[in-house]
Amino acid sequence: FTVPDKFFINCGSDTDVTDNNTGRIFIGERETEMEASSSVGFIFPKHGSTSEKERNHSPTPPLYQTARLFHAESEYKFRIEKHGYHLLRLHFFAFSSSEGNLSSSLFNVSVPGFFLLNNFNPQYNKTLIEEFFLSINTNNFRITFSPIHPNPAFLNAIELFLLPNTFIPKGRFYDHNSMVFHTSYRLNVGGSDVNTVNDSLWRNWQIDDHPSAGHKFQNTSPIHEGNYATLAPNLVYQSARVMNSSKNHSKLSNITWQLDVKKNAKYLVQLDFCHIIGTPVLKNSHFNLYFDNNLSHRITPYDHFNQTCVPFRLESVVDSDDSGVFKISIGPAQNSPHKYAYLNGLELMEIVEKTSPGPMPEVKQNRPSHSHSHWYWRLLVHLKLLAILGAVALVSFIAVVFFVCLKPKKPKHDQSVDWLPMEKKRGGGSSHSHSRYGSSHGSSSSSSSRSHVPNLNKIPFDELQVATNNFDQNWVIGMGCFGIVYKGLLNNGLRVAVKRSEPGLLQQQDLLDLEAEINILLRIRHRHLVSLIGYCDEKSEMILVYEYMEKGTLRDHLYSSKLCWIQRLEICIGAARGLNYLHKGSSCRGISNVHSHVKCSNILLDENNVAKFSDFGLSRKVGPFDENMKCDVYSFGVVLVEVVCGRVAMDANYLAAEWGSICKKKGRLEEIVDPCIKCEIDGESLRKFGETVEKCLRKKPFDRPCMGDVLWDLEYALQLQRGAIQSNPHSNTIASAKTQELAILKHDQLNTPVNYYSGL
Ligand SMILES: Nc1ncnc2c1ncn2[C@@H]1O[C@H](COP(=O)(O)OP(=O)(O)OP(=O)(O)O)[C@@H](O)[C@H]1O
Repeated sequence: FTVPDKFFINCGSDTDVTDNNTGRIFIGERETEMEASSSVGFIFPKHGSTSEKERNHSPTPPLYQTARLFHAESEYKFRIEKHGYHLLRLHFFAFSSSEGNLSSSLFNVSVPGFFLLNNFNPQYNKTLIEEFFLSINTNNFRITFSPIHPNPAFLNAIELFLLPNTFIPKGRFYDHNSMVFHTSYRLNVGGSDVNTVNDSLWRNWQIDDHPSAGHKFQNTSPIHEGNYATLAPNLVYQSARVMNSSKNHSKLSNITWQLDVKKNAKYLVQLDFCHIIGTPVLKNSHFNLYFDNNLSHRITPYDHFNQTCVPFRLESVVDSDDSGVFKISIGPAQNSPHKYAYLNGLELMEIVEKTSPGPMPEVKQNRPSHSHSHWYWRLLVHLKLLAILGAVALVSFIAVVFFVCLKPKKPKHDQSVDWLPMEKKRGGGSSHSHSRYGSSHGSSSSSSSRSHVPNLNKIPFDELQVATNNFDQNWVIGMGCFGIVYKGLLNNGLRVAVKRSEPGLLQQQDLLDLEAEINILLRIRHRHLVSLIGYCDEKSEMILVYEYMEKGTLRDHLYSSKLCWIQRLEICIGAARGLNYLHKGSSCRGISNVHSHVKCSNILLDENNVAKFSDFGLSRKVGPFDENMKCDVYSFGVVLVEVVCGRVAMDANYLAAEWGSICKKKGRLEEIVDPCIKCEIDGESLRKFGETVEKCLRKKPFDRPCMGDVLWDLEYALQLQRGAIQSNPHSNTIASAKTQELAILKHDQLNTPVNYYSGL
């Protein structure tokens, strides 16, 4: 076959068949073009046994009127011009003729390294298209058909073609080269069937007919591409299933899709979202995603794109249990200001892992089929299963021993509480004074016992009203789960950020998060952690007052202003210091803290670009060896990737991570560096930085460094950059650093409300 990287084959026939829907031509198998190894097959029915006219009038599509039969283990061989990620589709239609009935066939299909179909037995008169996504890194690609005695294997058509790079799954937990993805479900959620005509990769998207709740939603507005290629057809993004709306929030129920799956198998879940539901994309509005009833992800559309009709995708690897059913649900998040949930597309792929160790069963050309190949196959499968079970047992044993020996005792919630929940304090019960709220940057008592908790300054509501120009909408600087954040200027001239919760918005969980945040901030003060200055709980209000971070979040800067490499390094170092202090700073008392929400929107910059961590709502005390610290390190690695690329990853939890590790491994780090700093960045400094990223993103938490080491590495990367500037003072580096500084100033001026200091 000569067409490079694109094969459409009409098996068992020497005539070409045109697919009337898509216009593709499935080329007939001409014996002269067949590789010797595949010529053992037989055409069924035999040539000339059916006239062209008869074929055209048959209700069976021409592609399925012929099949190639394999009485012995046989191969199709393809000459691949371009290595890469391919899509393979095998078409089966079991028909009967005077020569036999194909539905009695039982066979296996494999490609080098992978068993694709095992004991496969297509049903009579039913079209079965088995689809596989796989990497081909060889010039000779083979597909092997192994019939199981006594009936022949068969095949009606093959599609094999190279996929665009955007289709390579980007998950951090798997390597697409060592696995094949076998499509189980592809649903156009809330829409109608989308067939091969409307899909650039000739995929079929089926309707999701049996979800537990929700209603269909259509919107024909144009779909924007965002900053990556669209992965599903627009028709998929233009329909969704959305949560039924109800004024009574407690009545909102999750939407659940229940899918039949193989027991105890691994699956790749790919979910497509596109905000078409008629409301704007609001910052911090989010909803929940559950796998098998367990909360798996918080979906925050704003974090992907802040405008409507821009699709984004989430990928995750899951394990099915022994129920044979896998449930995917979406539902409202308790602490989201707006209650909603939607889904546009759902794909579930079974992960076929590489058979290891050693080569595939040897394929012998023209060998008559007998039970030997079947026996060999089964033996291999059993050996593989035994190996996997052994490994799982060993790992579980080690994990149990590890946990029993090393896991620090988690303090019971009420034992660790050194600050009363806000609710209990309401009604003027607080005895705190507000006289010294400007001085809270100083050190505080380090005791964790309740009696030694330093007083938190209570600020009168009236003063906060004045400070924020009566909670002026123009003074709003952000919105989070807790509520709206305003700029403010206190009586004593201190600039502050005022977080005001919407009355009635806070749920019990929010109060617990709040308590955790205050707990941490009262015990720990550090130059690189945003300080809590005071609070107000008058008139059923719940307001927290923080030191004001003039330049907003690091996230905003990655998008809209351009920091030079030295500034980026200094910011990373500052943030690393804050996190290191959190992890280790109070460990002299045997207590560490994890942040648990490390991301670039939780790193704030003050007027001098000093970076400080904020948002301690999910933080908690842990033992000095707690593994969760290494989760913080991983998330910090994601932040580092975002900083060097100059953009926020679509899904910080895997995309940036994957880029970072892949690019570093292949020495292609330069390619993903933000173009704005490419010319100024010193190669050695970048290499050190890349090395640090790679360490932070290591799969096993144990292999990741502690924050102290990360800090050291970043400081070294900064030294290397500074050294490069000193040795070449007239390089681009300095010029561009100055330009970048100007850019930041300009950005801040634009962001400052005109009347901010005027009347105060
Ligand atoms: N101390 C501060 N100084 C300046 N701006 C701030 C400060 N704290 C918060 N902000 C701004 O307000 C926004 C919302 O902050 P907040 O901490 O309430 O929520 P978040 O951390 O962004 O989201 P979530 O609460 O969902 O984690 C931030 O993105 C930031 O732009």
